[in-house]
Amino acid sequence: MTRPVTARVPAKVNVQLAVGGLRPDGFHDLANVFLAVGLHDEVTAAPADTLRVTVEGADAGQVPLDHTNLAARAALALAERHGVAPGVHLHIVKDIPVAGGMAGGSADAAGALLACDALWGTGATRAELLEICAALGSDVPFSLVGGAALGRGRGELLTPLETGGTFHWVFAVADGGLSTPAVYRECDRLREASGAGASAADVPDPEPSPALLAALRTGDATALAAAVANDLQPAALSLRPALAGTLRAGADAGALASLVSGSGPTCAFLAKDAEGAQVVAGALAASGTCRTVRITSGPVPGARLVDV
Ligand SMILES: C[C@@](CO)(OP(=O)(O)O)[C@H](O)COP(=O)(O)OP(=O)(O)OC[C@H]1O[C@@H](n2ccc(N)nc2=O)[C@H](O)[C@@H]1O
Ligand SMILES: Nc1ncnc2c1ncn2[C@@H]1O[C@H](COP(=O)(O)OP(=O)(O)O)[C@@H](O)[C@H]1O
Repeated sequence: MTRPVTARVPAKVNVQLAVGGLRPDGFHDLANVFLAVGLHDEVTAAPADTLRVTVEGADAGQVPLDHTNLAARAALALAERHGVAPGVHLHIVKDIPVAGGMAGGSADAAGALLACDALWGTGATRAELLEICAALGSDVPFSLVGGAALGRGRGELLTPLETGGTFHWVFAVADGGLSTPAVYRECDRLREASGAGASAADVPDPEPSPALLAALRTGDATALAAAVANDLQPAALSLRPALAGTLRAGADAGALASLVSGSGPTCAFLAKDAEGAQVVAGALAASGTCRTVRITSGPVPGARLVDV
């Protein structure tokens, strides 16, 4: 194909993130319940002689443009597997906060894979795409799949979940990001410091909450709010104590649940309905405890090619 191809890919929030002990390979086993939400990045793949990445959007300056960019790594992985030259200009329109615990880099990787597959006519199967995604990062398969899903292993082994309705969310975006490996390390440090230990032998196997899965299935926001949990939240708060003020501001404004999104520092607030989300967003914006406030809902579909 010689025409540019664009993929649209959603952000995620982890409604449950149960973290097991540290594995010998440096990862943690998870019970990671993902929900795709309606903040999107767009990745456009256009023919070019060499691999080049450009980024636009408010956080563009924080995104690497070299071959460490996850979208570039995805294009290289697909090209290598299919023996094609990785000539492509990847342009990312970034709306997902960078290093915010919303899987923006993973979204760009999944989008680049879909867009390059169409541009180059490599015809990769869904299973092949999922395999490349898992090699790129634990969260990347979910960016491709979207909706709601349980991630086991390090988060890459997905089982789609049924959802019975739309959940309304407010996201409070912080100034600056948090490093995912640093947050996992802090989680281990806190577990060691508490005397409980941080290895796989010390920490119970992470399991999804039956009440949470039932709340997703029935679309019951109040029940979901009672069941959300993030084992990385104490670590994110330890590294960024100011997030406690953000969580409090959303809770005081009537959010059904207030939690750190994944490794943070974005904070996620579950509202009763669209009107409730407006109220929570207004209060957060006025609170001065975050940089930007976004209102959205989920589940939404995963990475898709779009006509632009
Ligand atoms: C925490 C989560 C929750 O969904 O996402 P974010 O909130 O950062 O977006 C994920 O587990 C992040 O997944 P992802 O960002 O793809 O991580 P990866 O590139 O696979 O791994 C980066 C590093 O995070 C740590 N890591 C990641 C996944 C995992 N199950 N255990 C880990 O200990 C390891 O130190 C690893 O080297
Ligand atoms: N396409 C990309 N978009 C954003 N960050 C990227 C990308 N490629 C590589 N990165 C790097 O990955 C880090 C984590 O970014 P991101 O995926 O947005 O956050 P998180 O892992 O918290 O969801 C960033 O600090 C950045 O250096």
